Amino acid sequence: MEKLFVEGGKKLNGRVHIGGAKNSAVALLPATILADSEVTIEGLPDISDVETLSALLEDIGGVVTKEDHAIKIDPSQMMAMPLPNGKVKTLRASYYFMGAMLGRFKKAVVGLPGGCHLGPRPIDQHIKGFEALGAEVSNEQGAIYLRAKELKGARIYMDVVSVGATINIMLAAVRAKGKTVIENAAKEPEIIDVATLLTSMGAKIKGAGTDVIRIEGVDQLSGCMHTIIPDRIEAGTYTIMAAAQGEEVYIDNVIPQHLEPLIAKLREMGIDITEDEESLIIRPKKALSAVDIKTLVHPGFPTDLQQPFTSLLTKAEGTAIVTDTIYSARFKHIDELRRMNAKIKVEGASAIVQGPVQLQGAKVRATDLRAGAALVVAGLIADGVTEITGLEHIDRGYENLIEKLESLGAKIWRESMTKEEMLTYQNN
Ligand SMILES: CC(=O)N[C@H]1[C@@H](OP(=O)(O)OP(=O)(O)OC[C@H]2O[C@@H](n3ccc(=O)[nH]c3=O)[C@H](O)[C@@H]2O)O[C@H](CO)[C@@H](O)[C@@H]1O
Ligand SMILES: C=C(OP(=O)(O)O)C(=O)O
Repeated sequence: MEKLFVEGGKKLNGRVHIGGAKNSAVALLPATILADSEVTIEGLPDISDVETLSALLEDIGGVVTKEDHAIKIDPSQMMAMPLPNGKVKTLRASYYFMGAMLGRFKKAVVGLPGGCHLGPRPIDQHIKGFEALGAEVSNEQGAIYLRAKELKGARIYMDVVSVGATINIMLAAVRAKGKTVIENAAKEPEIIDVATLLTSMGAKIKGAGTDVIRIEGVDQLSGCMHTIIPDRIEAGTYTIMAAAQGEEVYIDNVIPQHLEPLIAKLREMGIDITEDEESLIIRPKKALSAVDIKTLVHPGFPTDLQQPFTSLLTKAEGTAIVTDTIYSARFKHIDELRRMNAKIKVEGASAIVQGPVQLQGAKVRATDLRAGAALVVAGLIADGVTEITGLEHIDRGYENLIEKLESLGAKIWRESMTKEEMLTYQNN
C-alpha cells in the first residue's frame, strides 16, 4: 500500500492529455458480453476499475488481450458463471454484468456492487427494468439472481433519473424480443457512448442522450471496433487544478460541450478559459470570486466534480454554497479539508464554504475517489506538504496522476506505507 505526497504552492504550466472516460469504459467492457465475436475498444483509461472488469470478463471465459490503451475481447466462449463475491464488490460498475449477462444468457448471478460510499446507492430502478423485461429477480445473501425464459420489450418509466439503470436496461433490452421504451432516461454522454458501441455491434437504439430511448431487440450482436469518449470528470478535475494553481494550462483531448456547466462556473469566478475544438486553455488572471453550485443530472453541474470544486472554493473571496442534489451525503471530504484549515460547514445537503483561506498541508484520508481528487487539489494549493492515504480510491479513476501533474510542474510523489501505517489505516 502507498500514500501520496503533494508539496503545495508550485505553479502549473503546460499540457495535460485526458484519457478515456471511466464511466464509459466500465459499461463498454461488460457490454462486450453481448457480442458473438471479437470487440476492440480503443482509448481505454489505465485505471484499476478497467483492470478489475477485464479480470471479471476473463473469469466468465472471455479472452482478453491488451495492448497499450486498446483492448480486444473475444466473448464467444463466455458462460453464465455466477459472480456472487470477490471483485464485483470492489467497484460500482460490476452491476452492468447483470444487464449484459441477462441479455445474452437470460440468467445471471452477480453480487451487490461496491464503489464510492456516497450515502445510499440503491439499484431498485435497475431491478424494476429487468422485471419489466420479464426477468425474475431475487436478492439472496447479498447477490442478485436474475432469470428469464425470454426477455420481452416493455415500456419502462424510471422513477429516478439513473445513469446505471438506464445503461443496464439498455444492455438487456437490445437482446429482448420486440420494442423497449425507456422513459425519464439519463442523458449523460457515457450513455450515448455505450449506445454507439451497441449500435456498431448491430443493436437498434434511437434517442440515447435524450430522456426517451427506444430499442428494437435483435437476435444477434457481432464484434466491432469502438473508440471511447474522453473522460469529462478527469478533464474537469485538471481544469479545476489549473484554475487553482495554474498560469497557463492546456487540457487536451476534451469535448468542451461536456464541460459547459463547469466552464460557466469557473468563468463566473473570474477565470479566463478558451475553448478550442478538442482543448481548453485555462489562464487564471485575478482573485477568484465565490460562486454557488448545485449538482444536477446531466447537463447540470456533475456531482463527480462537486468535491474537487469545493477545494477550489476555499481560495475564493466570499461565501459559497455547494448543494449536492444527487448524493446528499457526498461530503466526507469536508472533514479532511477542515484539517487543512478550510472554513466549511455542512448543513443538510449543502456545504457552506467561507473564503479565502490559506490551506495548510496535513495528513488526510481519501474516503472515496473524488474526495481523493479534492484532496489533491487542496494539496496543490496548500502551504507545505499534504500526505494522502486511501490511494486505492484515486487509482480507480485517475490514470498516471503523478506523471500528469509532474509534467505540469507539480511536486507530487508516492511512498510505500510502513506496516504500522497500513494497520492503522485498515483499522480506521
Ligand atoms: C460507474 C458510474 O457511471 N458511476 C456514476 C453513476 O453512478 P450510478 O449509475 O450508480 O448513479 P445513478 O445515476 O444511478 O444515481 C443517481 C441517483 O439515483 C439514485 N438511484 C439510482 C439507481 C436506483 O436504482 N435507484 C436510485 O434511487 C441514486 O441513489 C442517486 O441518488 O452516476 C453517478 C451520478 O451521475 C455518478 O456519480 C457516478 O460516477
Ligand atoms: C462515484 C463515482 O464512481 P463509482 O460510481 O464508480 O463509484 C465517481 O466516478 O465519482
